[in-house]
Amino acid sequence: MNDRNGPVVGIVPAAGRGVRLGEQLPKAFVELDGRTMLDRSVEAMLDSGVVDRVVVVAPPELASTPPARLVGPSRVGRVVVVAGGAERADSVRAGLAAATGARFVLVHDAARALTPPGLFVRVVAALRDGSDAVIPVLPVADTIKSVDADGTVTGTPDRASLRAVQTPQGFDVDLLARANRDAADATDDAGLVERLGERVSTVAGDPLAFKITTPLDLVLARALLAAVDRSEKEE
Ligand SMILES: Nc1ccn([C@@H]2O[C@H](COP(=O)(O)OP(=O)(O)OP(=O)(O)O)[C@@H](O)[C@H]2O)c(=O)n1
Ligand SMILES: C[C@](O)(CO)[C@H](O)COP(=O)(O)O
Repeated sequence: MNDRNGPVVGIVPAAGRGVRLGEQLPKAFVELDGRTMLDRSVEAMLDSGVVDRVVVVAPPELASTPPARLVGPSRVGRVVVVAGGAERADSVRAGLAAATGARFVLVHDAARALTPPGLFVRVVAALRDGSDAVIPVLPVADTIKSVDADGTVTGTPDRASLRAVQTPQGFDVDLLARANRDAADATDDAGLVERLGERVSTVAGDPLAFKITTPLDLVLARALLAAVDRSEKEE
């Protein structure tokens, strides 16, 4: 058997507070057109057909919520819920501990609630083809500057070599466990793998996989869903 045919487990960090979004609820539980971001993210993962099971990493006070109250009925049997930690990397570590039997893991922000199933397919295909760490990326539209503590510009990196990074990020499960063990201050999981000196490869991202971070992102997500709804009614 090809070792790379093994199970894929999704880890969905959903334990953040959503301070920048500024809603009353933890962000993953905010609704978009009647369904939570978390439910939408789990559905997209499982509907992709390339993810076997999902570990939801919830805020500690919600971690004993039965899966049936977090995700739709057709997905309940393939979902477990565990408690997250103070930082995103702590939540990913908790998810990894529950990803038993995984050959590969896909770490996917609950906050990227409109991610199309095809993006999961691309990431898993790259893992099956031989990569041990894969991230979706998009070209950067703005010029990016580095600045010092006073806000004075210190440099302009060549935009051609820059990419905006999304999730799902896919990994050989043992590699991510090793990278995450002493999680330093990295803003994504691939950053921890890079620190080990291991290769991280890329696939094309998708603009719909944007992270719902601010109130403006929420307006955009809701408008996109309303537009889909209108066009479905016209058909
Ligand atoms: N301790 C944490 C922090 C974040 N996350 C999750 O990681 C994803 C990306 O994080 P982000 O968008 O920054 O969410 P928040 O941390 O909730 O946002 P904020 O920084 O505005 O509070 C989200 O799905 C969030 O729920 C997590 O599981 N555990
Ligand atoms: C992991 C991530 O979504 C990749 O872009 C991003 O780095 C998470 O950042 P956040 O500030 O924790 O939302």
